Amino acid sequence: MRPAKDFFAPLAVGAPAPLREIPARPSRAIHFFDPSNAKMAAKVPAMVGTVDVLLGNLEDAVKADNKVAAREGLVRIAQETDFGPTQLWTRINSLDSPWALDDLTTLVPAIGDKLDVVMVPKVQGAEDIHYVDRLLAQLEAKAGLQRPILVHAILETARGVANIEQICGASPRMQGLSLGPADLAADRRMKTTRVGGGHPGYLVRQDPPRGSDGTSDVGADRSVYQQDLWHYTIARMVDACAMHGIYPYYGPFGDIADVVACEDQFRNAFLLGCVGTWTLHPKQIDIARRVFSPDPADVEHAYRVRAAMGDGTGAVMLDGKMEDDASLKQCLVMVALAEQLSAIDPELAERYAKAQAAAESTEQEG
Ligand SMILES: CC(=O)SCCNC(=O)CCNC(=O)[C@H](O)C(C)(C)COP(=O)(O)OP(=O)(O)OC[C@H]1O[C@@H](n2cnc3c(N)ncnc32)[C@H](O)[C@@H]1OP(=O)(O)O
Ligand SMILES: CC(=O)C(=O)O
Ligand SMILES: [Mg+2]
Repeated sequence: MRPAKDFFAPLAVGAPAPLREIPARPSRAIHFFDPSNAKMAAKVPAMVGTVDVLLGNLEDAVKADNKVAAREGLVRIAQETDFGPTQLWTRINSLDSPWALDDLTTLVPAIGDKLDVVMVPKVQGAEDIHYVDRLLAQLEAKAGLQRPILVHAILETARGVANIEQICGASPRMQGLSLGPADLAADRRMKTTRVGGGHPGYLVRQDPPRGSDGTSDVGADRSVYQQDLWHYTIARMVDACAMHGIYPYYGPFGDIADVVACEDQFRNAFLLGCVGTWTLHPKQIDIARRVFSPDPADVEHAYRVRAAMGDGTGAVMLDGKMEDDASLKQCLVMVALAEQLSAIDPELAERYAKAQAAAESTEQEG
């Protein structure tokens, strides 16, 4: 185990110093593209500014025969594109594949200055992060990079879920976690064949009505409530990430046509504490941007509570509800997110500024 005094020391001579704090950069939509798919790749430059993160995927969904073309395509796209405020991430191949080493030894020297985050799939434990951490430091030192590349782990094995806290705390490079519902379902032997989302069989049924003789009428019509298969895992991710000061994300929603259920799944993740999601198809981008940006009405309420709470202590009544130090903290989370998003999104900036003005005028009237 690395002693605390060495935790922030670079792992190779000449590598950039690790960050002390992971920046809260907006990353509502992490948009996946296959750099070996010419049609998809051609769309990337025009997508700059429309998503918070563009991610060149090298792993699953890229055919084995195209692995080298995808890696080289990503290098070319990164070198030719000005990403402006949009982050560039990649998902490398899994560490037990024959491609992962070449992914890192090719990408870091060629485009390490443009790569913000390396997403590592199928992370099983801290040992996987330690391997990538040291290798990145060596490659960064060799390439003379000035800032460290961050690491994001996909949670897609039962062992990874069991080791979640150790994974999050394995390196100061750790930026966040995403849910990998397809591989995770397979590894756990869950019986869903879907890529994320719910399942109609995973439900809770209303109790049967009772007859006058006290017996239950189990044949009566009863409401059923579909439950979220991913609630447990996402909740664990949120806690582990919050504990380590890093960021949790929902992952893929494979039913591209079902934009309604996609929005529901994204919103559940947002409400539980995730900061963003993956988008696999252009159809999902607007959904992700909308869901992971707080509603202006919630932002207005948050500003009102902040104004009403004065020095932040005590309790007040607002619209018939009690607000106190703790609910103020909830509101400050909302305000902080609105302010981060305002800095990169002029349309949201205008909506949130109106929300703040409305909150302040209500406060003055009150
Ligand atoms: C479990 C996991 O690991 S999830 C992560 C791995 N999976 C992925 O990354 C999948 C990424 N997405 C895709 O491969 C594709 O979107 C698919 C296969 C799901 C659907 O592709 P298509 O059948 O081509 O979709 P569709 O015909 O609706 O595409 C419409 C247009 O959007 C383009 N498009 C589709 N997906 C993307 C994308 N991710 N990025 C940019 N453009 C895209 C298509 O090229 C097409 O362009 P055109 O209008 O010029 O012809
Ligand atoms: C996201 C991913 O890789 C999975 O669901 O398996
Ligand atoms: Mg997977």
